[in-house]
Amino acid sequence: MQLVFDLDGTLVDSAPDIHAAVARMLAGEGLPPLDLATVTSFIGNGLPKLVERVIVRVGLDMRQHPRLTKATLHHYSAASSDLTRPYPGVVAALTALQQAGHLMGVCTNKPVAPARDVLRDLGLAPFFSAVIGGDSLPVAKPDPAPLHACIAALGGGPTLYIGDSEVDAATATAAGVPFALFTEGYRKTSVADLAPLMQFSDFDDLPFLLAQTRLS
Ligand SMILES: O=C(O)COP(=O)(O)O
Ligand SMILES: [Mg+2]
Repeated sequence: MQLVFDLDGTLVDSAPDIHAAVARMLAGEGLPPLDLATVTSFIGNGLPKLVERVIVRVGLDMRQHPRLTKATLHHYSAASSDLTRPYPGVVAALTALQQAGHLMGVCTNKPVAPARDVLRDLGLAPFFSAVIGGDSLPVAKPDPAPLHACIAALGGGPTLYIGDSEVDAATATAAGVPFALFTEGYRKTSVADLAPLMQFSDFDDLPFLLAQTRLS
């Protein structure tokens, strides 16, 4: 069974660096920062959508969206792993899963360049043979195409998608791929409403959970 992971809110707690990048962009416009919880609630549909949500929240002009997106990406790319950390147990779980023979990939809505930077800086890159970002294809999650591309890049076959948010659950449904929910990420919807095939709150439990899982 192949495993595809979401990144933000699943493998890594990246909200503090995203929050900092947004704060730097807003400072450039002469505006104060938003709080961390607000910026965290804007994560999930990629950077352009996050900046759109910031513009609406602070009352900037939407016509500035391309420039403000570029500025935010610039700030984020310069410091994408200063405050970002893997969730507890992630490295041990990925090590065990790799040793158990699972091919693994990442399918994130984060732009692919900073996604690769974060994976490299946190020592996670060697676990993954495929990385698809929010700008790898003309469409982003919840469109199923990025997940399908990641699965194909791994070689195809039975795959479990593991993510933290409603965007991930919708992507899995659209792609016809079974979904496991990490419950400690940036989700805004109840677990019951997302109806995952399985759920876990601690990466220490994931290898055992997956050892018991057979996908048809
Ligand atoms: O960049 C985002 O908005 C979300 O990223 P994710 O798909 O890794 O959760
Ligand atoms: Mg996520």
